[in-house]
Amino acid sequence: MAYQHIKVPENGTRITANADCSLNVPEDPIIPFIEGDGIGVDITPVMQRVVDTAVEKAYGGKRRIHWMEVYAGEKATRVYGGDTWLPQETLDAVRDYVVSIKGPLTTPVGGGIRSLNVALRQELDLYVCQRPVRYYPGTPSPLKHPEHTDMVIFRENSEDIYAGIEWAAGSPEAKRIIDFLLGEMGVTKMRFPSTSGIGIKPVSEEGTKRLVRKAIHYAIDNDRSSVTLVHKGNIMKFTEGAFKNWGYELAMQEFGATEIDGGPWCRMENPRTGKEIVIKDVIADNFLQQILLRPGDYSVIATLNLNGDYISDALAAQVGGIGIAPGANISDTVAMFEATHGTAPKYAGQDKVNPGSLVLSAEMMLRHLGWVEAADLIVRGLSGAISSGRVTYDFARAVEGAEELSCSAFGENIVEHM
Ligand SMILES: NC(=O)C1=CN([C@@H]2O[C@H](COP(=O)(O)OP(=O)(O)OC[C@H]3O[C@@H](n4cnc5c(N)ncnc54)[C@H](OP(=O)(O)O)[C@@H]3O)[C@@H](O)[C@H]2O)C=CC1
Ligand SMILES: O=C(O)CCC(=O)C(=O)O
Ligand SMILES: [Mg+2]
Repeated sequence: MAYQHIKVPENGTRITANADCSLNVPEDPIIPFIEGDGIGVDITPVMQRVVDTAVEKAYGGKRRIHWMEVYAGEKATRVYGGDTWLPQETLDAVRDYVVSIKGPLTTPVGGGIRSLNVALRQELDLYVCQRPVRYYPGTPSPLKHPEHTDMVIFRENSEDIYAGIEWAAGSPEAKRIIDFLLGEMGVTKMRFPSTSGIGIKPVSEEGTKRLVRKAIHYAIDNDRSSVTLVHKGNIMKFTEGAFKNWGYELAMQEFGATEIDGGPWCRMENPRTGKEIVIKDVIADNFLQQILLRPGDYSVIATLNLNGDYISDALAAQVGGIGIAPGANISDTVAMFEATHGTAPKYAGQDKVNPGSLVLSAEMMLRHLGWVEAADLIVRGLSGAISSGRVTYDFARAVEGAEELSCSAFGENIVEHM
């Protein structure tokens, strides 16, 4: 594969995917990475150092990752020039090399630039955003029992209002749509039509079912007790409400779930363990209060794109903050791992922030490759580093007696505790 600016490592082998979506992972995989904007420059090298050490320690040189830098965001404009924020060859490489990891990318509020993160997910059809949320002892939390929070969010990543199909107030496009709605669709409830911006919220049966299917498979494979469909279907009946209905339909049609007490909640048997998995739903605002008061009632969460975005940060905060919140964007074959947080621009280049989110995203990546021993070492290293009380500013400011470390020093602390 010839690229314009991407340098393929001389050594190393490509990961490939089979027709059944399983992966062929060599001992020396080439893994593309995007450094990321803002704090990307701080956390990405720390993540690589931690991963390389864990792999070396786990496999004694038999396995090794060959990192391949690919470009997006501000760095892409420097490397490719002009207005090239997301080069085509970055998309090609991420697709061709199957498994990759990225730092955060800036999306200016307003203005013409659409989210590069959303663009990557849409272009590669990475339709699942999987974000596990669990407690590490020693982490500062506003909850009395943060250890009761143990959830895995499955956020639909390709549809919903987050897809960015919208037109600015006063634009000819917005006017045209508004004229159509008022003139031909019988809409009478638009309060201020002449000054309204317009956004479209597409939610499909296919999009819903492929997401909920992944969530139920996860619950089966990981011995989870429930899958909760979180939605705002009481208000948005044909999008959020349909998501709920299609989710239940899928559970019954594909997994043999049966209604509990006349429904809509239902139960199914986990084919691996014989245990019960409950499929239930909850309205999103109620969910946001219940996760604080009764987090133990929830396990696997399936939800739409925007709800999933809000829920991810809220749940991250209750187990110590966005500094240790990992994630993965997954299609049936391609997977791109990334932290839940953004570029935190005020800290960029200061070697200050917590690298934990990206390190734990890499931990998910290693598990995805089947390199569980290296993944386990990262969990051990991070748990030990947090418990040591020598932590980055975000934890140090909330834990009495803690010593504040830089981003890179905290990375070394993780390595020391592996
Ligand atoms: N997937 C992606 O690439 C994402 C990109 N973004 C983009 O990032 C930019 C900034 O977004 P913003 O809303 O400020 O959200 P951010 O997540 O970037 O930052 C918000 C706050 O979270 C805390 N935080 C974030 N990362 C860390 C870390 N590694 N360690 C410790 N604390 C951290 C900081 O809190 P404190 O101030 O309390 O120290 C920070 O001010 C925007 O352009 C946005 O669009 C946003 C989310 C995801
Ligand atoms: O793309 C962005 O700017 C924000 C993305 C985001 O907040 C997320 O994926 O959680
Ligand atoms: Mg977000």
